[in-house]
This record gives sequence, structure tokens and C-alpha cells, in this order.
Amino acid sequence: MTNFSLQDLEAIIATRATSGDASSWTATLVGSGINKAAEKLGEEAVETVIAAIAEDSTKTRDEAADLLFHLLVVLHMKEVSVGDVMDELERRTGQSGITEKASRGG
Ligand SMILES: N=c1c2ncn([C@@H]3O[C@H](COP(=O)(O)OP(=O)(O)OP(=O)(O)O)[C@@H](O)[C@H]3O)c2ncn1[C@@H]1O[C@H](COP(=O)(O)O)[C@@H](O)[C@H]1O
Repeated sequence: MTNFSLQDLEAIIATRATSGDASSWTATLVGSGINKAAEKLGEEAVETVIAAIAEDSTKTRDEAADLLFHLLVVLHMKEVSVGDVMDELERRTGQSGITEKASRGG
């Protein structure tokens, strides 16, 4: 498995968003505004749902990659970092007590 992380992609998106490169999909999406970017995120979510229901694992993986990319673009535009989201996910594990059990190997 690759070491490429969501934080790596987040950093690429931050760089490309302000690149001014007309060939950059990231710059195009960010330049089109939050309504358009969020609409695109919704489309990718629907395509992922359809793939999960009606397509094979490879198609589902590909749509999930599109979904995560477009989610990170929207998070960038809303100034929410991947770290912020992970902090919230970690906080939720604390609520359920799973973290404590996992650290005990239970
Ligand atoms: N991970 C992605 C990524 N995933 C999807 N996309 C683009 O998202 C766009 C829209 O995807 P769609 O699924 O809607 O595809 P479509 O061509 O419109 O066709 P349909 O499938 O909808 O029929 C396409 O142009 C894809 O190339 C991405 N564009 C960029 N990245 C990453 O961002 C980096 C910078 O890219 P640029 O900003 O383009 O330089 C790249 O090196 C990648 O790491």
C-alpha cells in the first residue's frame, strides 16, 4: 500500500488552488465558487453510491477517489483541514470508549 496520505493530497490542492494554471482542475473548481464545488462533490457522492450498488469494486474505488478529492477541495475552500476532521473523528471514538479498548488491545 502507498504512503500517500490525505494530508499529501490536501497540500497538493492548496498549492494548485492558487496556481493560476488554466489547466488545473483544482484551480478551476476553486475559482468557480463554493456552490459549484459543493454541487460537484454531491455528484461524486451519488456516483460513488451508484458504483457501490451496481458496479464492481474497482469502479467503486475509482469513484471513492473522485469523492475524496472533491471533498478535500470543498474542505480547503471552507478552511477546514484534514487534521480538523481527524480530530473530530478521534473525539467521537473517545465518546464511545473504543479508543481506550483499542489501546488495551480489547
Ligand atoms: N485527485 C485528483 C482528481 N480526481 C479527479 N479529478 C478530476 O475531476 C474532474 C471531474 O471528474 P468527473 O468524474 O466529473 O469526470 P468527467 O471527466 O467530468 O466525466 P464523468 O465521469 O463525470 O462523465 C476530472 O477532470 C478529473 O480529472 C482530479 N483532479 C486532480 N486530482 C489531484 O490534484 C492534483 C492537481 O490537479 P490539477 O489541479 O488538475 O493540476 C493532481 O495531480 C491529482 O493529485
